[in-house]
Amino acid sequence: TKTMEVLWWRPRRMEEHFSKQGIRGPPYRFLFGNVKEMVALMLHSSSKPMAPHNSHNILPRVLSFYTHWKKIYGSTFLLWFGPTPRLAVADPDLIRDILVSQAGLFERYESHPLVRQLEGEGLVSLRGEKWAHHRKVLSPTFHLDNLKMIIPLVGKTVVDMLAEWETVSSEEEEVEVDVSEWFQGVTEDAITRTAFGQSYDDGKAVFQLQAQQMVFAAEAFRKVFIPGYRFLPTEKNMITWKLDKEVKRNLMMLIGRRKENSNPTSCNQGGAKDLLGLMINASTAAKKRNNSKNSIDGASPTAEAIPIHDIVEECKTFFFAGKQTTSNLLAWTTVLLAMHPEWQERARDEVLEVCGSSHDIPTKEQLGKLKTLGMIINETLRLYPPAVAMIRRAKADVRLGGYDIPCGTELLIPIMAVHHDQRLWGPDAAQFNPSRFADGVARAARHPNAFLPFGMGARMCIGQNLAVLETKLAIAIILQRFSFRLSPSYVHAPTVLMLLYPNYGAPVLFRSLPKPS
Ligand code: HEM
Repeated sequence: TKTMEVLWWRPRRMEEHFSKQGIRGPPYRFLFGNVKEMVALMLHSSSKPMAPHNSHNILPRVLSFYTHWKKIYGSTFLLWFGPTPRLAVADPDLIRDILVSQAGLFERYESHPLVRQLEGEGLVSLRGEKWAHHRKVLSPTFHLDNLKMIIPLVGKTVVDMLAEWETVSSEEEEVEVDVSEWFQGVTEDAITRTAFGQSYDDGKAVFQLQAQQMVFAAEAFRKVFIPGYRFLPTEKNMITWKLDKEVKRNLMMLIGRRKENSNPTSCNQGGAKDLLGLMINASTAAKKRNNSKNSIDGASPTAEAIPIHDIVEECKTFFFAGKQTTSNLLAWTTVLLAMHPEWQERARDEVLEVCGSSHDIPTKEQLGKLKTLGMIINETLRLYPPAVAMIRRAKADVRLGGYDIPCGTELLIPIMAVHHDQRLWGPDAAQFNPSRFADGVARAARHPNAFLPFGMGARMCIGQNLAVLETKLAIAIILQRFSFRLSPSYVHAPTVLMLLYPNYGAPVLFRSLPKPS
């Protein structure tokens, strides 16, 4: 029957097809593929915290299924997600083919409907022309020159939040803070400034509503997925719909006010471009063009208006893609500096040298000169990449580095495995050694594409500059004011649940440094 064909015969033929090319993997099992074994391997490895306490050799724990099967079948192997074949590819040349040279033949994997509801139908999930249009409209927000506008504002948030610690800690006494929680306030602020600019307070209200929605969606995600469940008028769904309406209403008001208050052709707050302004602007420009009958410019792809629904979805996407990722990076950077006091000292010396010993918020120029801190952040992104893997799907039959990949095959790019590969990074791959980045990213490894915490190619992370800027800023401000070490209650247990996070939080002890006179 057709079911047997899909669930049994086709997977068996595929196995045969790959096996002939020398690609093997765990055998396909009826219906579930290798999912059960994967879950068992992951649960087993994450059941215990890591020993020794501060080992960075976290790959076997975090991607245990990958480490396990790689040992048996080699680094390019086939595994089964139900009846769908997924090819693990950790060779940087092949990865470059998938993400850059032959990117047109692969598409981003479509996430589960519930995850989609969480992440929004924005840049992350859009495809084709709509993606290209949005990416073009939104890119200017993330240019470093534009982002510098958020430094004083986000810096102030960090300083205000730190002031709370200063009241409890002193030069004699330490204060314990779970930084994995704490940094979420910082990243939320940064993303709100970037997205809404001058309309920060209104934007905050929108994001708070969206955060509530996410809590509901995340709860639903934990339950077994029932097709259509999302559309049933359950109590939770009613609340979600209400929140959805509320978000739209708020945004409509905000947009209306924006249009009234400012020159409609500018999205300015002193020259800075925010996401909302750019999206409104694209719409206004389009309307104008459409209204002017003699326009010969109608064919320009940027002339399309971005409807309110799409603006709402983009806001959701940026909140989803930009908040937790960056707060995880901030938390891991702090943990690593706490584990490696010699690097903490070096980073602090540099901050004091570049920014002076006053407590002024660092400027963009100063942040640009913090080379050691930049190296530390890169080394953190290498060892503890917040996004541990990426997935693509072949849109057609593809020839990839000598292999024939049938249409529909999924490709798993285990970012973290590439980052921990001794053949690429040398025998000290599992050590924290920021010096390896001293001559820049391209020279840090034996292959120029061995470092990809933000992906690669046209669909590379649009928020990369923001994430790094924010991290540099927050860590520099902390280094100016505090020394810190891990709390004895810290348990080293990096765990992946969509993103890489510390399973038991990241409690860190902070001690105030003598104040500048
Ligand atoms: C340390 C922080 C971050 C990490 C590690 C990270 C990682 C990534 C990765 C690996 C991708 C590519 C995924 C793929 O190709 O399948 C990506 C895409 C993306 N990221 Fe980030 N990200 C971070 C911060 C941010 C921030 C702050 C924002 C927004 C404000 C953001 C927005 C996006 C968007 C919109 C995309 C999709 C881009 C497109 O397809 O055109 N990210 N990110």
